Amino acid sequence: MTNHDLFQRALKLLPGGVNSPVRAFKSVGGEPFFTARADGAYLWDVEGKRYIDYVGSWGPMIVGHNHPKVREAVERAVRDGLSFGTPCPAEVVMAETLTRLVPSMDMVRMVNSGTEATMSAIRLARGATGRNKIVKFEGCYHGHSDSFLVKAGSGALTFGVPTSPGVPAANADLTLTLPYNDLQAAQALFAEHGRDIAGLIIEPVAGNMNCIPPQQGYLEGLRELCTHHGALLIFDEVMTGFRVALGGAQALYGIEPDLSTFGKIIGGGMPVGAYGGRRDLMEQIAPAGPIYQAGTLSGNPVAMAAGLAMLELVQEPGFYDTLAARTRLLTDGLQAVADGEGVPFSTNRVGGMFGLFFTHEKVSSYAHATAADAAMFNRFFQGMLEHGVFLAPSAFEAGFLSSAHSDEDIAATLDAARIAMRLARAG
Ligand SMILES: Cc1ncc(COP(=O)(O)O)c(C=O)c1O
Ligand SMILES: N[C@H](C=O)CCC(=O)O
Repeated sequence: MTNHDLFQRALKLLPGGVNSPVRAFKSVGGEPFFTARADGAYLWDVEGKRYIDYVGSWGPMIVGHNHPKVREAVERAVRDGLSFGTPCPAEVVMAETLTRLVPSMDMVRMVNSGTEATMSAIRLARGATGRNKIVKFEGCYHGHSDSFLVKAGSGALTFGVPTSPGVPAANADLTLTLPYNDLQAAQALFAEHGRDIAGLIIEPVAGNMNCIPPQQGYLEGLRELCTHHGALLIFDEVMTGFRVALGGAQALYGIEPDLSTFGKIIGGGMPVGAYGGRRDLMEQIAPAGPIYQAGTLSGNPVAMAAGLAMLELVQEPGFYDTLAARTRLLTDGLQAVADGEGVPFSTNRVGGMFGLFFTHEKVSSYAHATAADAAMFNRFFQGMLEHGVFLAPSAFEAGFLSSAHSDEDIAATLDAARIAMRLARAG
């Protein structure tokens, strides 16, 4: 069984041959490989080729793939059944863990994906404020519900459909968009529409137009604006939650949002999302209150077990310091390689998350990110892949490190980068 054979079979039955657009290699060229197994920092494809993996299942695998403690927790949970349709003890432990680690969340509701979490959070914002408009940022991605597929990042940006066909105009009109890291633009928008805005949702570190950290004072400024205008500040921490720090970006930057959304890491690799926040808001969710939201498999016992095992591992002393130091080793190393090869290149990083850009500029906005040389990125991507390093197959996705990535893995990555940078430059 080869990657090519599987992709040909998949193309006949799955749109684009994949179950999520970013997995297809459409923008970088070529065909995706099919993973047979994963362990630690590595993926192996069905042909037996090994890759050092900087995608990490798009963020969740912060302790590496197939970590024994996560796997054993899942195995133990599976023995007791796969899904109950009644409350189970692990949901309560998960809620206790999340609300302890994320102090802005007094209460939490578990769901099955990041999309469900953000979609539910804005319903709550609208229901609680009695207002209809929401604000999001160009290049930020909050899952694929209608309100968010407006100037969206991730695959929507990669494939040139930031505002998707199929989103009714009436829906899109309620979504106001802003440039990321531009506080003046936000002030002007609130001055005009403030009394109609239910909530502002932001990736506190943008990760779906590649990785762009917030500028100093930016998140604080948004917090003040929302408070002043009676709009809810929603941190979408589906990617940044437990990725940039224990407790997420809100812990790192010391900002208290009204609502937060989580996913990825808190599911340990299983399909999980969560939204939570102030008690007076969360008590408006059914059946405590009138705002409806439900899920047949929500709080699934196996998913809770995986997530809890993961959350235990990231609480080990020094976990985030070590992860951040390794990420720095990688990005500094890549910068040195690029400089040595005379390739225009810059990097961003926060905790275990990083961005690579083929430009001399330090990237701090959507405009900078989209102006970087995507063709160069594509050639670099192919060179790295050829030499056994898997980066996200798009110039508009962040990269992720895990605690399983060793100094040797990073050294091997830099060796591959020496060749790939030359390919990128060659054109
Ligand atoms: C910041 C952010 N929010 C929401 C989502 C949606 O999550 P999911 O793909 O689990 O629906 C993602 C990733 O896809 C994300 O990166
Ligand atoms: N950028 C997306 C989420 O973070 C990637 C995951 C996906 O859409 O499949």
